[in-house]
Amino acid sequence: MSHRDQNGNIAYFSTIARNISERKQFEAELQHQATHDVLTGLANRVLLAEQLQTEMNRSQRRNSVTAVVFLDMDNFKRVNDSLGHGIGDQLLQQVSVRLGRHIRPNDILARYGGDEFVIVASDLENADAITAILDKLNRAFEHPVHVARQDIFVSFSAGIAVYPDDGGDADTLLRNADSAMYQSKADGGRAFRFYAPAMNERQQRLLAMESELHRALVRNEFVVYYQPQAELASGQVTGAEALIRWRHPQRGLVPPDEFIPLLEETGLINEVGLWVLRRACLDMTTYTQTHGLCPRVSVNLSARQFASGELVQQVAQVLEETGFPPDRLELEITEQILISDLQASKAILGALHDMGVSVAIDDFGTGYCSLAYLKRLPLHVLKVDRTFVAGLPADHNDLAIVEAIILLAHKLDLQVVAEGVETLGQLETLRSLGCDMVQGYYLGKPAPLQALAETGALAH
Ligand SMILES: Nc1nc2c(ncn2[C@@H]2O[C@@H]3COP(=O)(O)O[C@H]4[C@@H](O)[C@H](n5cnc6c(=O)[nH]c(N)nc65)O[C@@H]4COP(=O)(O)O[C@H]3[C@H]2O)c(=O)[nH]1
Repeated sequence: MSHRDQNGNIAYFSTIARNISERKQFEAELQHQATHDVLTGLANRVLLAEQLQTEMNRSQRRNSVTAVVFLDMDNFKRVNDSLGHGIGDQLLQQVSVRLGRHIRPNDILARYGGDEFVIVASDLENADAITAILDKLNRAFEHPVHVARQDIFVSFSAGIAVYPDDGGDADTLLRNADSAMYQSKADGGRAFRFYAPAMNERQQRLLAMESELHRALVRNEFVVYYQPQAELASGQVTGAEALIRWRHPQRGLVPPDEFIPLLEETGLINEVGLWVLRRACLDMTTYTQTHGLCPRVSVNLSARQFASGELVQQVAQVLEETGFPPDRLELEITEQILISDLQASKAILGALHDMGVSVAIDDFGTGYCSLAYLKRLPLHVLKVDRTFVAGLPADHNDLAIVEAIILLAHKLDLQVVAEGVETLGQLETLRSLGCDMVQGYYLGKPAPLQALAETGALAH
């Protein structure tokens, strides 16, 4: 539209001006959308890479250090799975606000994807200065995040790579911070790790092994062995522990300690663990059909399986599929798994208990389980770690510890299974201490079900 002055001459054109400013605004919006995350409003990967490069250039001029902190929320999947994606989204929004409040004004905060955030802290005197920032972040999340009337505790696995030592370009720095984060996650989360060059080498080795393990599952190379457990009062073998083995085409029978940590690290343990559970229930159902006796079987659970959010439903499904009676199934978890998220553990154990499945604490005595935890959780069995049994009957300390564990367990209505019983002397000592069940080479080594069945060891 044209605007004229008092003399009727055209003074200016407002339409063009407005059109230009609208277009500019539109372009700015497009630019913002392309460089920011819609959910949290934080910088996205594109902007992060650009800003990181700028900070690295500045660092180079000033001879200072820039740190890239890769943060991955622990247990976010569980929140999403159990409370729904809507709440998951709200949690991410709140977490991004809290992170933003606790970084320094000139630091960069970006959402990298899913539950991953990246902080770029520049102008640091040295790499150590970053630990102060991380401590602050840790303290910031000591209090739960309140979402939809729920208090959710948030923790992170963090990996740090610093410029110039750990990489000369944005891609390399981000990749190395990511591998350090991966290491921190593999070590159990809730921690931060600085990047070490050996990590990449290790990850390549892991990658090669991961595909081998994938193939092992598809090619049916895993097998389950069974180790008998006997009741001390009756002397009868009433159950067995299922223990996985890998029948490797070249390496022969590989023990679990050599591949379970890797399965854990790669996440494959969920699939393999479920396979073991199904195999054990199927084997025992078959055994029951041929022998008319239904032994109790205990199956180890890994931390990841326990925290997957799918465990209870998977157990219910396997029991239904195989027809194995729930009261003959026992699941073994370690103390660490139990206490890493007490609230969640309580809910899972409650659901298993309602289903009729028992839960045993494995390797008892080696972790940090306190009496208070034991009292509050629906548990059924304590398995005394074999390191204590090894010293029996001569070692007075081991004797005192085992005696105390048995007393404590019985006070709490828990059964006690002693692991690693290798001699008659150990067996007799355990009997005199009132232990309920024993397991170990003295009774029998882990063996294929067939071998156990043939010896007639599994009797009810
Ligand atoms: N020295 C000695 N050792 C004895 C004796 N009696 C039994 N053992 C060994 O002690 C381990 C007992 O299993 P665990 O503590 O649950 O420890 C298990 C368990 O934590 C893990 N594992 C085995 N199978 C599975 C599985 O299916 N899933 C998961 N998540 N972990 C598994 O691997 C660990 C090692 O398993 P294995 O090599 O089969 O080792 C087994 C067994 O062979 C004894 O008298 N003396």
